[in-house]
Amino acid sequence: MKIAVIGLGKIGLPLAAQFANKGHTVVGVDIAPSTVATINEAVAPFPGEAQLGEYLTRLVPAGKLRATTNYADAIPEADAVVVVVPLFVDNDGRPDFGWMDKATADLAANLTKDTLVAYETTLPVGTLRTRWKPQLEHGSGLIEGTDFHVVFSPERVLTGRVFEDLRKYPKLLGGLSSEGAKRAVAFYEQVLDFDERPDLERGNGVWDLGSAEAAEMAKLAETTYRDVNIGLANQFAKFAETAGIDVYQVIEASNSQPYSHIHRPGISVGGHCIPVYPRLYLSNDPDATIVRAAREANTQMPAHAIARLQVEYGDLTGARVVVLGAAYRAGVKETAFSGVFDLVRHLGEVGAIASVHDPLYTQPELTGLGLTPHTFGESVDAAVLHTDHPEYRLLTRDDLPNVRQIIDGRAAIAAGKFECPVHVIGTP
Ligand SMILES: NC(=O)C1=CN([C@@H]2O[C@H](COP(=O)(O)OP(=O)(O)OC[C@H]3O[C@@H](n4cnc5c(N)ncnc54)[C@H](O)[C@@H]3O)[C@@H](O)[C@H]2O)C=CC1
Ligand SMILES: CC(=O)N[C@H]1[C@@H](OP(=O)(O)OP(=O)(O)OC[C@H]2O[C@@H](n3ccc(=O)[nH]c3=O)[C@H](O)[C@@H]2O)O[C@H](C(=O)O)[C@@H](O)[C@@H]1O
Repeated sequence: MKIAVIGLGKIGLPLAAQFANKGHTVVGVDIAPSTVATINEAVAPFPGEAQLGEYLTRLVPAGKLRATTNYADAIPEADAVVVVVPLFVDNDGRPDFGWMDKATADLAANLTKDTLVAYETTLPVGTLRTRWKPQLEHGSGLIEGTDFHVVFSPERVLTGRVFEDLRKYPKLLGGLSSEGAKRAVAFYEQVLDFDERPDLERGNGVWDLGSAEAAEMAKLAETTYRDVNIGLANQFAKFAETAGIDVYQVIEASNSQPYSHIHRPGISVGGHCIPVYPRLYLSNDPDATIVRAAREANTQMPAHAIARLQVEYGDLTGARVVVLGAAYRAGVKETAFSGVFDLVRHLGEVGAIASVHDPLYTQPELTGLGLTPHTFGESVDAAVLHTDHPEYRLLTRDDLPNVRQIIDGRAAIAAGKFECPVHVIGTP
């Protein structure tokens, strides 16, 4: 089969490699010439995805996988096209379809009869039917459901372990027509492998949810659930602090029966997924107060952490405070919606001098993000742990000389390593 993948980012490129590894001929399309050139040299343009380098060094020279900036060089020949270009929200929380509309227009201009188009980018319910189907038909002069087929199939993997997650989770999809869905089931069955999942009544494999809308909502539901669950954990964490209780002990105890799955509280909820998708859901269902409240609870955590530091430290005017971790979660080099920016802003508002350390970023990279880099060994007055990078478990007092107070936002600092107090968010 000939497959095109539009958008060769942290999701699209591993997907393209997966399809090529299954023996198909894959052409990836990306608007970034440097990304395309790097891939064609069989090198991964970003770090952190286990196995990707090995796949590229094998599949690119074998002619199974190549990249291009030119849609006309990839789309007309393809039997199936997978689109995984990001969709954003603007400052008012409204979906920003700009990149996806552009990709859809360029796809439409090159679309040929009998192609299956699968959108994998997370989007508001109804987007496929009301927005991209008309755009594709208008741009191609073809009719969906007769000349070509469109489905939605959300991508659910975690970056860093894409190949593993692709095997682990059912591939959800929904079509605009039953014929489109049938073709998409056949497509995904040819390009993916699935682990046995005896825990799933329906079994692991490709799941047709019956409509594009159901598949669109399934992705928003699972990620909004995560945000709401973390919001609840954060609410419990703040109460536990005032009530003199360790929330981690409480959560471990509550989760010891099978009906409780309380997530971990923390200092921020970042990344371009979990803080964003509840807002896409709210664009469909603006009266969802529970979703809105959780978003608010999570957004307030950086301010809560700095308020706690103020209580423990006293006046922060002129204090040198290092934020440990720029990345939005451990082990990823990604700062989309990272809590680091709010932490630095709040520290500035109370007069502190903030700097940032992250083992995954060079100093010029941190500067490029508008952050002041910090070097271990330099004297500091206080520290705020934002990201639970494994490296921080090994922190010692020599790394942070003269530190007087530490706020640990992820319960990540090993006890007893510091002479100064370490205050874990969610504990007294
Ligand atoms: N990153 C994640 O953790 C996950 C992301 N997803 C979904 O995947 C989508 C993409 O995410 P990533 O791959 O992480 O994004 P990314 O930012 O790593 O990559 C996006 C790529 O799309 C390219 N691009 C932009 N406009 C284009 C166009 N018009 N034509 C062709 N290429 C274009 C960019 O140059 C870039 O290489 C997300 O919006 C989300 O819906 C799903 C699961 C996890
Ligand atoms: C594990 C999982 O389901 N992840 C989905 C998620 O991945 P992402 O990279 O956003 O990481 P993740 O959710 O772990 O953390 C987000 C933030 O919450 C904070 N976080 C997290 C867990 C917790 O218990 N507490 C907490 O504060 C944490 O510190 C971060 O700041 O979104 C992807 C997506 O839809 O595109 C899905 O495909 C993935 O399957």
